[in-house]
Amino acid sequence: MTTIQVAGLRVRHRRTVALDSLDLDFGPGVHGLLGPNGAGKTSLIRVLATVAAPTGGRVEMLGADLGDPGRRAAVRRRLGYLPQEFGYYPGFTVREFVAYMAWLKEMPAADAPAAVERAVARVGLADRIDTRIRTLSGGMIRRVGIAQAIVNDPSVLLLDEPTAGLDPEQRVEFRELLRELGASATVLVSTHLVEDVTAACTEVTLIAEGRLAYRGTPDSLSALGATADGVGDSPIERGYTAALRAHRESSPLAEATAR
Ligand SMILES: Nc1ncnc2c1ncn2[C@@H]1O[C@H](COP(=O)(O)OP(=O)(O)OP(=O)(O)O)[C@@H](O)[C@H]1O
Repeated sequence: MTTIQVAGLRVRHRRTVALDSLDLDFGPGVHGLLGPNGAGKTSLIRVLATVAAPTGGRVEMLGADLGDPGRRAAVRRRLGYLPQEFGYYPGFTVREFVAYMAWLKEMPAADAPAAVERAVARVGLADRIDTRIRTLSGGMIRRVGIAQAIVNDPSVLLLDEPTAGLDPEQRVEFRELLRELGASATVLVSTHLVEDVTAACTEVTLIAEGRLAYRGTPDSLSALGATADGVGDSPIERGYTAALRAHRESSPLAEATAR
């Protein structure tokens, strides 16, 4: 089942091409989005989250064309999004903030209080639910961000570097939560931590210079590291560097042939 279909997607920021004719599709499961700094991961997630319009191409999500403003509102109700730089009101308590996000997502008022408590418990912050966000640690604030993203039980969940700032124990718990969420939802997680991918993802998408560099399972990426000349401390790190190297070697050639 395909829940997100991206065709010929282009994103340009002034003169920088962030995404260059990207074709991708995603179904239920946990998809790790990897790539070097500036590869275009955030640009892709922002378009999928409907907060940025693409320069070209088409995205269909949950059966709706995102280019159609009339259909976007319905998609947003079924979407969860944690931006890389997540904005919050420091004076709000965790409960108030997550409830406010539930309201923005137009959740039925009768369902919201229980949904807020459930989301906050799922990220391990039940004992802090009435604490003001400004007094929480960075890792806890990140978890509040995850709670607001899942409060509406989204069908599509987009997480931009959700494990940044989490301590190792929290990361392990978070991966468990990702696996649970991925059983029914389509979850996209951008990360620089390849261990996140090995532990929690069913599929890996590697983007480099705005183009697709590799697609496969974490096991197939690791296997690539064993056979190719990747460098790194773990099989998947070696797979990652090998796939990037292969992409960089093949891309200029492919362009030359296309001309
Ligand atoms: N608002 C902007 N204005 C100009 N250029 C931008 C803007 N946002 C992104 N870019 C450029 O677009 C390219 C892709 O950036 P993007 O943030 O999507 O990459 P990323 O893969 O998320 O990187 P990182 O891993 O560093 O978060 C980069 O070259 C970046 O410099």
